[in-house]
Amino acid sequence: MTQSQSPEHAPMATDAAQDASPHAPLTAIGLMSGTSLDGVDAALITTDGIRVFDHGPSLTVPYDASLRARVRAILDRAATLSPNDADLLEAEQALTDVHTQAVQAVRAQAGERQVDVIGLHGQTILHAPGRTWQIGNASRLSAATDLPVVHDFRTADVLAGGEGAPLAPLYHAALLHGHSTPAAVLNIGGVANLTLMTRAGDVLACDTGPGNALLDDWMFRHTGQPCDFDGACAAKGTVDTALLSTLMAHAFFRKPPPKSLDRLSFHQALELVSRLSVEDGAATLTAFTAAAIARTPLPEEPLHWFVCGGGRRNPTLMRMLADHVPGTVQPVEALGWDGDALEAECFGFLAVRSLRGLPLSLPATTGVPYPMPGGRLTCGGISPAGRRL
Ligand SMILES: Nc1ncnc2c1ncn2[C@@H]1O[C@H](COP(=O)(O)OP(=O)(O)OP(=O)(O)O)[C@@H](O)[C@H]1O
Ligand SMILES: CC(=O)N[C@H]1[C@@H]2OC[C@@H](O2)[C@@H](O)[C@@H]1O[C@H](C)C(=O)O
Repeated sequence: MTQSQSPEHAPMATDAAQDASPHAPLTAIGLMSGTSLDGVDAALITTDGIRVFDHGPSLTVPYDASLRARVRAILDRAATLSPNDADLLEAEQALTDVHTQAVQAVRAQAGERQVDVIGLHGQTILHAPGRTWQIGNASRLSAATDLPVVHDFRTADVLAGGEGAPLAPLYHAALLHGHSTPAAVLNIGGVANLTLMTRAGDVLACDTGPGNALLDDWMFRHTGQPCDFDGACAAKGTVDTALLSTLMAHAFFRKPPPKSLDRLSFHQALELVSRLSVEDGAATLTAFTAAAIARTPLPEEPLHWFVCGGGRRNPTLMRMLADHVPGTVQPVEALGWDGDALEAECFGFLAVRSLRGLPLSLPATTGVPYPMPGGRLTCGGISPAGRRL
């Protein structure tokens, strides 16, 4: 059976741990630029790293087509890229400036609320066993916003032998606290990942397989559209069940959690479906995402699946998922959460946990040998005086 660990060891989630929280809440702006390469999500959150006191505002600043293409080109050659590569540094600077715009836009909407810290995830350009690489210049962001920045959230976990991903589970667990279990929070972004809270309140997690990224690439290649809007193309197609079985034969799907993926991990699937019509290819890739989620080897079958990320806007995918799993399948909005802001909120939450020295990951969420703190604090020339970190 999958190893799991109660989040109270983190420590969090039990009433006792919550009541014992010795730290004043901080207000953080979390920034997440996901594997879909669509832009930067930003969200404000007030938290002590254990409880969440307040949310919002949140927003997305999209990458323009040129930045998206530059980041995509870097991602495609990241395995052999020097950290000093001129294209990389230039793209990183442009990307950091989009993050700065996102922070400024959130602050403009937040009015008088004081912001204490930024949590910068950065753009993942490579994620492989023993190596994870996010770009985004924390020092430049700190100087531009006059705020301390916590960044580099995944390296400590990877150096200790963990997967370095997913990191959202402790945030999902904090939000799920008190909800009926077993329940899963499922993020369908470029890659899909889930957090399971068991009947006993233990938390385990993993990436499940492709999310929207393969389907996005398929649609872009065949129609020039960035995604299969509302699942309309897949809804007109027929799933090629023989090809789906071939795709699902990948060893990743038999491996129990924890486990993680790179955006390009299943890219060969695009070649396998290449002989299909655009509609049948879209249907087969959508079914691939749903089947991969449903076949994740879990110790308990979730009664409820709460879905966040852009994939929840694809009704064809949501229907296929509901057909594959016995529990209810609903967007996280059913719980009053914001499914577009959740990951950005998460990196605000983790920034505060990092400042408090609390773990960001557990053995059952990333395979790290012990509950693992992480993140690095950067102050790009700003004065710490008067700050309440
Ligand atoms: N109306 C829609 N119909 C179909 N798909 C949609 C719709 N809206 C968004 N999506 C999908 O959601 C994707 C964006 O999802 P999201 O913003 O959650 O990804 P991300 O945060 O970049 O990824 P990750 O969680 O992997 O880091 C788009 O690329 C698209 O595939
Ligand atoms: C290495 C990396 O950036 N992984 C992302 C990606 O996007 C979804 C999935 O793969 C997840 O593992 C992770 O992001 C979320 C925020 C996480 O760490 O929980």
